[in-house]
Amino acid sequence: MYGVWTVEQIRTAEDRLLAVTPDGALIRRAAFGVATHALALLRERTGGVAGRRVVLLVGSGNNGGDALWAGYYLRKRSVAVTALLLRADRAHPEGLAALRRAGGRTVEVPAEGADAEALVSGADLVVDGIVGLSAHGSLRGAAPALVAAVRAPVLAVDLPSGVDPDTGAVEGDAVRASVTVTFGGRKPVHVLGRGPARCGEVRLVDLGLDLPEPELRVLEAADVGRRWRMPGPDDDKYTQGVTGIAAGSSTYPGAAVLACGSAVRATSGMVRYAGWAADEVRSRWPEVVATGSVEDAGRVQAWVVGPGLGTGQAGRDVLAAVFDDGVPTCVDADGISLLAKYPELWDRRDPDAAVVLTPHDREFARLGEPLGVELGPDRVAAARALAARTNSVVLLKGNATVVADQDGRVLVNPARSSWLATAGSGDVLTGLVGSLLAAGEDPLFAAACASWVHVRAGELAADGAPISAADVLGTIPAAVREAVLAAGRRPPLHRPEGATALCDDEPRHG
Ligand SMILES: NC(=O)C1=CN([C@@H]2O[C@H](COP(=O)(O)OP(=O)(O)OC[C@H]3O[C@@H](n4cnc5c(N)ncnc54)[C@H](OP(=O)(O)O)[C@@H]3O)[C@@H](O)[C@H]2O)[C@@H](O)CC1
Ligand SMILES: Nc1ncnc2c1ncn2[C@@H]1O[C@H](COP(=O)(O)OP(=O)(O)O)[C@@H](O)[C@H]1O
Ligand SMILES: [K+]
Repeated sequence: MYGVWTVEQIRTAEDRLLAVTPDGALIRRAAFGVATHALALLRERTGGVAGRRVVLLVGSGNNGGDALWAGYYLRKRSVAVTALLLRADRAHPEGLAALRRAGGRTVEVPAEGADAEALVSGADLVVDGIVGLSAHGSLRGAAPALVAAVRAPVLAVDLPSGVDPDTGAVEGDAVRASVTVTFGGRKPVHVLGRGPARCGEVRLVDLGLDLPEPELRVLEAADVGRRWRMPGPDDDKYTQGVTGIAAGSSTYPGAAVLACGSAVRATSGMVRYAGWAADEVRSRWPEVVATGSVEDAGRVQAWVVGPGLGTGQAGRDVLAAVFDDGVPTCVDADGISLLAKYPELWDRRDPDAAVVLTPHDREFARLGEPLGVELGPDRVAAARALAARTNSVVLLKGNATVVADQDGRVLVNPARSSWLATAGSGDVLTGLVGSLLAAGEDPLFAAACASWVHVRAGELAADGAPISAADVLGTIPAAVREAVLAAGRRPPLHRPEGATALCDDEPRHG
């Protein structure tokens, strides 16, 4: 798990450190990190560093200062450095002097006697020091044309210019980097909105900041693996938590099949199905115990309700019956629309039973609007507000998934590809959330771990080509295995040939 700090948190910590650090030390520490990563990138892409052409795009603040100082260090390694000054009158004076001292070339934009765009397109590496933490809005002035002329990999200083530091939103022209070198701690731009797609690989340079509790957290494989419920010798099909799925209809039986399938693949316990698609579910998943109604389904430890259910009276009655059961519940898709349409359904909910809502943007708007919660560019604030307003965990879908609970805790899961944007993929996610709730997981972590496995299963299934939601079902076990192994746990019954060691959850004798 790693932390993510807001711009304000980072700035406060920087100010405290600046007050006790010699003048210019911090910016040189940051710039040295930029230069180190620039050299590695040059070596990787061109096979060397001496004589390679690096162009610095230099804006009016300390972000440009970082780039200029990095240029100074690159000159020490005989790199040919040209700085394009977008605001020559406001370029960082010490950085500028250092670069010139080391033999770097500086060109004012608009360029006199030099074609700035040609310089950019002829570079082996471009360093984006246009704007950093003080950014507001998209690129402006000469910057968009220069960025459009880039042919080489871009190393962004702190963040890709044009992307909002606190939300990752992109509203116009913005840099697309191969590598982003950031300082002190990751910021929201690195994990939210369009940020991850624009940042490329994010590398962290330690500045020695004393940071408070992070605003957001990101789960990694080992965090998921440590929490994943694995059966021990005393377990049977009931003790691991039975997942109930109330989904699908004669119009949408596929939603039921997919949600059941993901719960089957994610756990080794039992899955029960209740609804109009019992025949379809049975024929695809013979291990599911399927009945026609929630009332007849038998005991479950958690319900999934909503996918493919329809938004009419019949669907309303299913949701009411699920709430009457008083167990943790994941409400998705039509379930969310039903809550928006029949708000009195909330009264059927047992206030002590957790609810996880898993809306996409339109479902969020439908539910949030009457409650006074708007979905703006700040998706963390929106998810938090809806979670507080509904006393639920909210998993807001998207390229970066945001999970917030009623206490304000937020976990973010940035995707590294977009193959999951395929019909039925949300139904797979819902089944995963339900199975983790049934296993007794903390609802915030149930939602976030489900999202992690969903994203990883999607990556494994896609491997660079389009996938169907059913393909994602197939790679859920591989994603879980990866998480469990990353946590240093061995899946039960997995014993190397001839080994006598017992698995983690078995008692050890003598
Ligand atoms: N603090 C520290 O200890 C350390 C800080 N470090 C570094 O400092 C960076 C923050 O530097 P910073 O605060 O000087 O501002 P920075 O982001 O360079 O912006 C400068 C000016 O750009 C302008 N501008 C705004 N939007 C724009 C746009 N879309 N397109 C074009 N221009 C735009 C705006 O000017 P305005 O428009 O208001 O005239 C703004 O004032 C930080 O990201 C990190 O790299 C590291 O060295 C580590 C130590
Ligand atoms: N561009 C994207 N990149 C990565 N993941 C995405 C993207 N768009 C959607 N997803 C993910 O795909 C799933 C889609 O869910 P949903 O919209 O409910 O689809 P459906 O209703 O067809 O099942 C969510 O988990 C969401 O986070
Ligand atoms: K930048």
